[in-house]
Amino acid sequence: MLEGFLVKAIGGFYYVESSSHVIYECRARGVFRKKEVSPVVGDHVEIELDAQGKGTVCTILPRKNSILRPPLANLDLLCIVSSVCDPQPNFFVIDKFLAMSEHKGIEPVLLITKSDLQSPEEIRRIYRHAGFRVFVVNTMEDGDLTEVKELLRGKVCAFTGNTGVGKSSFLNRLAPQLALKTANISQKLGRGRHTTRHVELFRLEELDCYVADTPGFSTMDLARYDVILKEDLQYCFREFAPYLSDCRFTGCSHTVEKGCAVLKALDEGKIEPSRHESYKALYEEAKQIKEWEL
Ligand SMILES: Nc1nc2c(ncn2[C@@H]2O[C@H](COP(=O)(O)OP(=O)(O)OP(=O)(O)O)[C@@H](O)[C@H]2O)c(=O)[nH]1
Ligand SMILES: [Zn+2]
Repeated sequence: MLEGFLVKAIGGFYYVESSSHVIYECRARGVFRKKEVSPVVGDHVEIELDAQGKGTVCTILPRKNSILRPPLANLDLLCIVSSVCDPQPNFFVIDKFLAMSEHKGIEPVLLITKSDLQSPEEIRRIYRHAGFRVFVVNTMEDGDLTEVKELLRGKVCAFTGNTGVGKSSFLNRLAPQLALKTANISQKLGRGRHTTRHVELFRLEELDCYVADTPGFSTMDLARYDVILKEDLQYCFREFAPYLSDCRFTGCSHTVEKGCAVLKALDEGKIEPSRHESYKALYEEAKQIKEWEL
């Protein structure tokens, strides 16, 4: 029995890396299918090796967190990527990912790209004010590249963001050896995009970290992401925390109530209007979820 880290899953094969960075190709034991759990990338697993060196995943060790789309486990950091423009930042999408991260107990940070095209000041101000770490980069100059590298050191991290924001371009910059296909290249090759993507964690030796470039999503996909109950949503907006116990009514939804301390903080400029807008929209979404759908 050997313990390892699942770094890649493709077509029913699992690639498990040992502590000495040897990678074993494995199948999963049938019992997982019956139990409706299957190993996902990021899992710490135990494998058994046969005489030919082929492995079988026997045990999935307890996960500290997991996300569904793409399937990944044990993330230390979710790096939410947005460009200043082209495409325009979608605050609702960013806030939804931030909320999901908080809900799952994964530390979120914001990475702003394409700062060569437009000033990142406003978006940086909003998210710093809301209590997040914000990093700015572009492909022309370093920006906060060094800071991002330090942040990644020793961690397992996923990058997520709307299609075209520049995730692959940034990851290529971070680790040229990864040579992920950027839009330009795949167009040149005339390949359809999003066709051959699989889930994989890339090890960056220099930083002793693992990164996953998750396929770009369109806002349409978002509705199918993990759901947050409306009662839990308030705890997924970190800047609301100082006010939650001061609302006049217990069970306050922080959307319309008189005597709501969150709304008061919003009026006083302590909470960003766009953040509260996203909260209200997510609250409405959460209200639509019926118990039986969970
Ligand atoms: N001006 C400018 N263009 C950039 C920057 N970063 C990326 N781009 C361009 O934006 C386009 C999309 O970049 P990608 O890196 O493929 O974006 P992605 O987020 O990986 O997209 P998906 O693979 O669809 O998720 C490409 O044409 C890049 O050349 C930047 O900092 N500045
Ligand atoms: Zn309230």
